[in-house]
Amino acid sequence: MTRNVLIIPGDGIGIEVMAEARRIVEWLNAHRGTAITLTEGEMGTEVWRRTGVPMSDETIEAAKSADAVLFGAVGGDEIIPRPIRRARGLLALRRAMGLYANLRPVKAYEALLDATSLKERVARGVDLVVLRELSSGVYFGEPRFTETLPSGKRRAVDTQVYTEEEIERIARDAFLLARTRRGQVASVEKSNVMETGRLWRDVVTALHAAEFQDVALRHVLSDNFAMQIIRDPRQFDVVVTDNLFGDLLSDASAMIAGSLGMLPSASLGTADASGRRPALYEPVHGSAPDIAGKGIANPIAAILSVAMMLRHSFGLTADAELVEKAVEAALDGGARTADLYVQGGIQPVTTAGMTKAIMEKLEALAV
Ligand SMILES: NC(=O)c1ccc[n+]([C@@H]2O[C@H](COP(=O)([O-])OP(=O)(O)OC[C@H]3O[C@@H](n4cnc5c(N)ncnc54)[C@H](O)[C@@H]3O)[C@@H](O)[C@H]2O)c1
Ligand SMILES: CC(C)[C@H](C(=O)O)[C@@H](O)C(=O)O
Ligand SMILES: [Mg+2]
Repeated sequence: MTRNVLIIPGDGIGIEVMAEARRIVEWLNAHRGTAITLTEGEMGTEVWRRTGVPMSDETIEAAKSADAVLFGAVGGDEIIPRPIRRARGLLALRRAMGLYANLRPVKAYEALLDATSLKERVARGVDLVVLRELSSGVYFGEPRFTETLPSGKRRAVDTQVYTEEEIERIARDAFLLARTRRGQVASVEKSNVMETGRLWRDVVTALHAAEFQDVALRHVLSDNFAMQIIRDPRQFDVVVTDNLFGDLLSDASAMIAGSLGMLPSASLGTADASGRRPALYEPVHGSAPDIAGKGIANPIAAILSVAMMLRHSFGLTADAELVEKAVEAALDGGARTADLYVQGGIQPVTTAGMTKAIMEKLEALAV
């Protein structure tokens, strides 16, 4: 059995961290028989310069037919004309693949408690998942436009739209996920102000009453949540929220782990008749133009995204755990990229150096 994975490095540090993800996959193929075939796909600014579009039809088709996609990051692509970028960028790929459920786990590693911006006693033991709705909301709502008014001043419009079906679909995933964890869901919206927030709360409440009373449900207004996640993040298990709030709140939560370079993600769609879910795995971070080309990006978010792929797309739980344990062991052993707080006197490792430390632990743990 071969597992076909399309790897799309993208731009900036996306290229750098995907090279490390590839090394991990190759190690797993050689030592664990994971039989993953990597085919490279292109997306990003360079592709646009060369071809006039940032992502070709072939790449979209290859992504749809692959067993999973590993994605680095795109960015710096703001120079690409907006209509082309919208039609052929990352959002278009998520839409084309039907990826509505974005899992963003946040974990406080014991070894990184000096890297988090929270107090150790607040961050210690945090283990939560932000489940972000990924295919609707203000990212895709119509109308969206910028117009020039008679006054000569411009006016811009974005539209937040959610249907009951979209809310129920992501809420069901949240409750099912909670059943495999600590049985708690926090649903985050702004129902005191927004129509979509009101509908969100109604639909989540009704689904909970009808099918998931064994799961503890809390509704948290998004502004309060932004405070609570910093005050006491351990109170959360599964956090389900919309596309925009999920984007913001997961980046903020990254500092519980110690760096945006630590957060992996899985984006999943609806299972087909054979049970296969369309899936794309990517670090939560972007192309980081401020550090691109320096060889200092943290590859852990990308490597943990490989672990998520092993678990969610291929059911290779033992291999996923092996990768996660190797990451933890490398951190325990003192490996730190520059984004993680480096204690006086300790030299940070490079991107490749972090992967080397992780691969040494893989070798040691696999025997
Ligand atoms: N999924 C994606 O492809 C994705 C996600 C977020 C942002 N972006 C794009 O990336 C570009 C840059 O955006 P930004 O700077 O606001 O966000 P960013 O996530 O690229 O970087 C934010 C900050 O975190 C740091 N950082 C991020 N990842 C890191 C890593 N692995 N190791 C060490 N440090 C890391 C960066 O150096 C930067 O200081 C923009 O064009 C944006 O649209 C793409
Ligand atoms: C690059 C951008 C479109 C993207 C998003 O907002 O979804 C990114 O921030 C993310 O979190 O994956
Ligand atoms: Mg984001």
